[in-house]
Amino acid sequence: MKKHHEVVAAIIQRGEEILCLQRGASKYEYIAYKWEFPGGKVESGETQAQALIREIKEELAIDIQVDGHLLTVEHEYPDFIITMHGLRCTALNEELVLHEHTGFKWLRTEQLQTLDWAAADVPLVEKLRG
Ligand SMILES: Nc1nc2c([nH]c(=O)n2[C@@H]2O[C@H](COP(=O)(O)OP(=O)(O)OP(=O)(O)O)[C@@H](O)[C@H]2O)c(=O)[nH]1
Repeated sequence: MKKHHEVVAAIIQRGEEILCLQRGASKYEYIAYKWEFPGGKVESGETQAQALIREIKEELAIDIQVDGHLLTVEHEYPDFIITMHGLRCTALNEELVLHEHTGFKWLRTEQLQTLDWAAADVPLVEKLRG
């Protein structure tokens, strides 16, 4: 049976732009170097918002405020399944530091489809494009 993970992802908007992050190498080639929203797995006992605040602090060294729910996506990858909650957020600090990703871009919603997104993120990107 495939493992099933509950994941939270932050759609951080600053003005007209949204923060996009590029993953590094991975043992799974289908997620390596793909673009995603920052976040990670929800640990037991955590709310979605608590998990997201923790993950964003670990990954980007910034504090965020969680503003609301955008979309929940269920996606089956070849080796595991994720249920990913996309949450709209605001950054409370200006300067971010990349602790886990290889790159970042701030893009307007109409520019999002220029990136090579992880497959699970495509419905989120489509919803953001409206
Ligand atoms: N954070 C994040 N993960 C995503 C997105 N899209 C997507 O398919 N995923 C997948 O969801 C899983 C999230 O796990 P993660 O590795 O980021 O989380 P974590 O830091 O808690 O994991 P770890 O402690 O096992 O390393 C990964 O398999 C990742 O590829 C996304 O937009 N954001």
